[in-house]
Amino acid sequence: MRTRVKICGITREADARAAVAAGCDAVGLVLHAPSPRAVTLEQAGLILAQLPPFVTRVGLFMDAGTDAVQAALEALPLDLLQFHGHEPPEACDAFGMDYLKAVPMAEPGWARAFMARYPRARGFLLDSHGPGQAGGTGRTFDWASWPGDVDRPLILAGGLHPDNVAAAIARTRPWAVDVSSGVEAAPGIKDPGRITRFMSEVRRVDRESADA
Ligand SMILES: O=C(O)c1ccccc1NCC(=O)[C@H](O)[C@H](O)COP(=O)(O)O
Repeated sequence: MRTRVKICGITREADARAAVAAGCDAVGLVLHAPSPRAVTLEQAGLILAQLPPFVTRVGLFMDAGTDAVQAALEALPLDLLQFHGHEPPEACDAFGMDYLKAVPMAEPGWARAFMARYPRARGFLLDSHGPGQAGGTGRTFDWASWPGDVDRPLILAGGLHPDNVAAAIARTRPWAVDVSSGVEAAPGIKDPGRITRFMSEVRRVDRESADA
């Protein structure tokens, strides 16, 4: 099985092109103004225009409110939403769009109960933040608290980078991994070399698993 890769926090068209060239499966745009990786709807439109077919376009929100999400959906060709805040299930379900719900893993032990509250989520992004906290921390969480097989795809996030992503995949066997800080030169500024190394590490551990 091939581990999919989402590269999040893209703020520049050239970085989107570099992520696609390196073979990522999804690009995440942070539509949460307080983030150093936030993009405007106009910037997001230009970035998304760089993406070819078969690269999933993810819009990331954090307690944005219905109007802001609706405005983004009217302005942008998003394929998938990601809700990173306190959004209740009915708020996530309200747009008739597939979505990922971020699961705060800083406090282990409650992931399964948290995910059970979102029966219509397409998948879950298990990240190192605490409840109500932003992502993009560059910090890992304890992968021993990984909940294992649940009824929907799990995406591992939080503090991944080229030198730990292989071990992270070997330990958790996620459907996908998500990375932001770990492939950056500075917040929001991706480093093409780190992106390439990250992707080759993912392919290496997948190959080794297939050969085992
Ligand atoms: O990336 C941000 O700046 C951000 C801000 C507020 C809410 C969520 C945010 N990012 C969510 C993501 O999906 C990140 O890719 C994820 O937290 C992993 O980030 P990192 O630890 O930097 O790889």
